[in-house]
Amino acid sequence: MADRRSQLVARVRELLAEALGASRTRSATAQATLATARDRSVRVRRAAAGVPERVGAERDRRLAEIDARHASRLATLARRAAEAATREAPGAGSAEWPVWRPTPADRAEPPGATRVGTIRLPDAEPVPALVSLLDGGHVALDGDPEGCAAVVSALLLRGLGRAAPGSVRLVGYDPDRLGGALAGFAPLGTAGLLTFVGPGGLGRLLDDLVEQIRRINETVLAGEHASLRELAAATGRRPEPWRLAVLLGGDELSRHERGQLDRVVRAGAACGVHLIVRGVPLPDDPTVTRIVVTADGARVGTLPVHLDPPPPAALVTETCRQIASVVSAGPAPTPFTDLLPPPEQMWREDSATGLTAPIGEGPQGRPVLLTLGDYPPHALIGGPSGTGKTNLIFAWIGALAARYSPAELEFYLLDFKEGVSFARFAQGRRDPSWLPHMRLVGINVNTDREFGLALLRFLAEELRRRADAAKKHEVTKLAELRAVDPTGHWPRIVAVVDEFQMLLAGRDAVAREAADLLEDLARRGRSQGIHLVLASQDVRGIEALWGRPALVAQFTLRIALPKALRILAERNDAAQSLPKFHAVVNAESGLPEGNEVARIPSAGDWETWSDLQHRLWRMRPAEAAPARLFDGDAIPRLADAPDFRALQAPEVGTPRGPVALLGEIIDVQARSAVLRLPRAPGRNLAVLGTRVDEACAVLDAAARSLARQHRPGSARFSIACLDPDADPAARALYEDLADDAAWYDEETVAELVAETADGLGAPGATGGPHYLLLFAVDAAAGALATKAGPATGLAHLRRILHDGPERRTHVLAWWRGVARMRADLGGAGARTDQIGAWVALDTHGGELGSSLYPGTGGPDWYPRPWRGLFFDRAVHRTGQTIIPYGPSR
Ligand SMILES: Nc1ncnc2c1ncn2[C@@H]1O[C@H](COP(=O)(O)OP(=O)(O)OP(=O)(O)O)[C@@H](O)[C@H]1O
Repeated sequence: MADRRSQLVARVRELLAEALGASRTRSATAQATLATARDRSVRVRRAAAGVPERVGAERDRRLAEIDARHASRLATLARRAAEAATREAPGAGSAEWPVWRPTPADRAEPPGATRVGTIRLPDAEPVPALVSLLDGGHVALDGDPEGCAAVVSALLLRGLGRAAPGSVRLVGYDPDRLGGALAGFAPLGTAGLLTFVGPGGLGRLLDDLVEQIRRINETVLAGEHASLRELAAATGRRPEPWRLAVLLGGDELSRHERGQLDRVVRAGAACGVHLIVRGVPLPDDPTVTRIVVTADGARVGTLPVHLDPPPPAALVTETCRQIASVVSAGPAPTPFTDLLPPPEQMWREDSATGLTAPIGEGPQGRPVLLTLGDYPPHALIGGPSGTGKTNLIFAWIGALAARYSPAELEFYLLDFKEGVSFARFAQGRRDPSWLPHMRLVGINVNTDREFGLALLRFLAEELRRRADAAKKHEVTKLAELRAVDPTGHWPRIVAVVDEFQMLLAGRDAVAREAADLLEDLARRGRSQGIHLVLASQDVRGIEALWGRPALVAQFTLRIALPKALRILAERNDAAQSLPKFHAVVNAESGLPEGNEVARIPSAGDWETWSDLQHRLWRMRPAEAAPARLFDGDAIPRLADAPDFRALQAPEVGTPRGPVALLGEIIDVQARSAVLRLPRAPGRNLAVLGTRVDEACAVLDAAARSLARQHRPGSARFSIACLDPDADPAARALYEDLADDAAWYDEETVAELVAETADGLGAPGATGGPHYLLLFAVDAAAGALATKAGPATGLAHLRRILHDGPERRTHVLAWWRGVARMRADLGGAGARTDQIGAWVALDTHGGELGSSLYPGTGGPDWYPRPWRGLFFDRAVHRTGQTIIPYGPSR
């Protein structure tokens, strides 16, 4: 028992010891853990104590960085906004007053927005605050009167400065005299650009604005454009002014007035009708900008804005005065470029059925068109001197030439008035360009009606050629001919004759033939694409035509310049009230219902014209040749004459039928008058008249052209000069012909004729060619009257004239009068057969009758300087006017 008890105690002690050991171990572990934790806690606490300091520094750094970035971004954005605003409101739309000046927008360019003040941002440059007025909308002001007045005058001045003078019209309605702002604009009133409506006039003013909007919508925009701004961008034309109505207070609006105001607000901006109002309630609309002015600033819409100061009063009045003076000086002509298609569209039109081109701007800004075709086929232009006919012809030619290529259209132009302005169509010394459509330009032809006749004959021949071709293809009209002969060259031809009455003046053969040809061309040209455009400043010119009703009836297109008489129908006096640089265009033979008024652009000045001509010239086909320029004041040169250049000597022997060129024929082509000198009786030439220079020129050209056909040493040229005045010319010829020429004078001329006559031998004998060039041969009458051998010199001369040509011996002699020649030939009754050809200078037609010219009374020849009448009885039925070639050196 005791054992058991002691065993039990031992066991308990053991257990207790075990338990104590375990708890001691646990306690130690816990102690260690606690110590570690404490240690960590201390470290953590220590670490934690350093954190806020570092985080704060980082945060501050980041905040400073964000601030800096923000400020720089804001400055950039503000700068960009300011730049964008300046682009939106260029020039006068936003310039500061000290540097402000008008900068009108181009017509296709929108005028842009208008600055009223600035939006201020801290630490950034101010950004302009813009409102949209011209082509944009309306402005409704409220608040401080003075501030509102400043905004009104700034808006008006900036608007005026962005538009061409005269293209902004102001209407003021200020019954309570609220707006001193308008006072400075008073100078515009003198040019009708500012009007005031009195108290009670608001209704009428609004009615008028609504009416303008309706009219512009119907007739100007006409469904083709949504707004004037679009029309201007598309066409480059701005046919209507901007209308700015400034409405400052007044009585409450009536229902009608409110309705009209609503209409203007809704539809005005598209038609260039704008409102600036104060004290007049405007309906809400996206086009309305509201500005509220308070003592310490303003709000534009919802933005706070610092308003600009008003423009200086002196700037307002001076600008308005200048605009008024420009406008009072007359409307700026519409630019010539308005008549032209864009460059990429040039030469795209087809002329098969006709030629259509604008000539100017109608009252609604629409182009007024001129057409030449089957109907109307021909045009008559009239207007007193200085009213712009020449300019109109330039404008019309330019508008046509830009649309139709030279394969579609050719021009022939003849100017009977003095001046050279049309010469620029041909190639010149100063400007190598020419108008590729122009085939012929005749200037200074007022004394050379033959040139007009030559042109008409040429056109008549072309008409015949076309009619023949049409007949061959069994068609009647040009359009059909072109369809069946697509590879043929059938351009429409427009022949313009300025001061055409000169051609019909006089009762001579030229006038008669010209009128007959004109009538034929006018009647039959229509279907063959030959169109006549006749212009005249002289009512007598028109009356000359009136004598031929059949001719006049064909000219259904009439163009009357201001104060033109008798161009339009009798009771149609529309031309009498035309303003400067306008024309009545009428395709109904001048009947009043056909009237269309056009403002004609300025086209004739050198720069305007040459821009177009150079462009078209560069487009010319490779094979294009310049127009022939015939200048009646110019003296042609033999060396330049195509016929002279074509002459050449045969390889061997002598030419069978040598020719002498005597001068230039007045003709469409630069041709020479040719005298054939075959071995046949009568092949001699007499030059008749007292004019030394012209006589020498004719003999000189004849001799030089003959010499060109003979090889050196194969022909004899015997030059006898009996007038000292002719000496220089004759000697120059003698020297140039060198070894082929021999010189004779009064002393030796008798020997020449005696020797020549003796050498002729029998009719069949053939010597080498021998040309006797006798200058003022009548002066040798004394020397030739005496006997040289068995006969007198005169008898020898007569024998040479008679028998020489068949033996290649030809006399080319100048007699200073018909009577003197007859005396040398054997007296008044002597035959003149041996003078087969002659050139008359200052010898009147009457003297050339009886045996020198067919019929009685002689030719219609009125001598004039540097012209001759050439008649060769072997080939001519009538005389041919020639222009002697100028001195060869
Ligand atoms: N539409 C126009 N716009 C501006 N200026 C023009 C216009 N038409 C003509 N002019 C100018 O008027 C002047 C006279 O014009 P133009 O020579 O065309 O008249 P004209 O009737 O042919 O006169 P004339 O018969 O005396 O030659 C010229 O200086 C010309 O530049």
